Amino acid sequence: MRFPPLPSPRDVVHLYKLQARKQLSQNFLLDMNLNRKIVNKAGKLAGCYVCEVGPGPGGITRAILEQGVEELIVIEKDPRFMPGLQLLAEAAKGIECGHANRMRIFQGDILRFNMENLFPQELKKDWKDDTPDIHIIGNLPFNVSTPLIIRWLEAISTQTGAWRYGRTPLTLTFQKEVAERMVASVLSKERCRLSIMCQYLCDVSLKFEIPGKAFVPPPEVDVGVVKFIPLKRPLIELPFPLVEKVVSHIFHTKRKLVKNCVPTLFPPNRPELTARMFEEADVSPDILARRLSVEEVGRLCHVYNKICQENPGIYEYNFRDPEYIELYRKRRSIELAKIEDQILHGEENT
Ligand SMILES: C[S@@+](CC[C@H](N)C(=O)[O-])C[C@H]1O[C@@H](n2cnc3c(N)ncnc32)[C@H](O)[C@@H]1O
Repeated sequence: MRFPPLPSPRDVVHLYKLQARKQLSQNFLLDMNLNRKIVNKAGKLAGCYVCEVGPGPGGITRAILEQGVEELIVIEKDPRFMPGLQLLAEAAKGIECGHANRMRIFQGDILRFNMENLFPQELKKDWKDDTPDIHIIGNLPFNVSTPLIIRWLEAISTQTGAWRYGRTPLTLTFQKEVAERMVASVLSKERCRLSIMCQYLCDVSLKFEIPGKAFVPPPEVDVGVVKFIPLKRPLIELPFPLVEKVVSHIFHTKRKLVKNCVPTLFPPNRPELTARMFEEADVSPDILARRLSVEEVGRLCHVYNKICQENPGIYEYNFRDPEYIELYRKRRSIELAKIEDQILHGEENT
């Protein structure tokens, strides 16, 4: 396919005198070979709808357009990039496609952006089908990309937002250490809460690394490009907040044995519930959390869910909040009083 000349990110930076803002953690990738490499890792984009987050001066944007996408939607917070993105959008109009405009630009914060109705309804696929012709790509600042992926994982678990259309894949950059934690296996010392949260919902792979010095200005760390493909069936079929709660307790201290982390899920006067967790889940209490497989964590979550359903107030119990501890004690004493009453009442009837 032939394309009209698209402005390069270097042209855009020079034309609009765009200085990266350190306070916004802006690090530009001006090397088109690297931008194309990121975009290639997303897979085949020709004829697809792509959403790019944080396009900045438009290096990745240009590489996406070069793929002959059906439509590119960009969401950028910093208004200084709008003229450069308009320039790219104008140039992209020359590329044949079904729209008057191949590129739609939104100025806004991705953390507040609703992707629920961003794409045509016809693209919708069943969750169990192949991935839809939609991709999310982005090189965001690290302080945005990590909280954002947690939100998006929750949206994947509820099949909302961009995942209302099916198993929309994502290709995103992260600080290298964070990327390594996301893909860390049972044997890795990098394995943590984030590894489980990513891996129970997605097939997650670290595609390649980019040295910090490739960016302008260079960050102090290297970068990892990570691809997420939502799984047809999550490895833990329970509500995201419940899984997150159990996982955050289990990985509370990475160097502790699980038997020392699980008890904080329960009030101190209920040690039998901790014992039940290990017994019913068939998990050894004497291993490090990072040695647990996603399946073992899943079994612990299922037992916790059962315990919560049988014991009102347990799910709300928060070992750090004295108010909950008091609330739990009150509920428990009411429950015990009821049981006592039933026993007495029952005895009177016999
Ligand atoms: C690390 S720079 C990368 C820019 C460009 N993608 C590149 O690779 O050269 C991150 C970009 O994300 C934008 N950004 C930061 N926070 C954002 C947010 N909350 N929503 C949307 N864009 C954001 C920044 O203004 C900046 O353009």
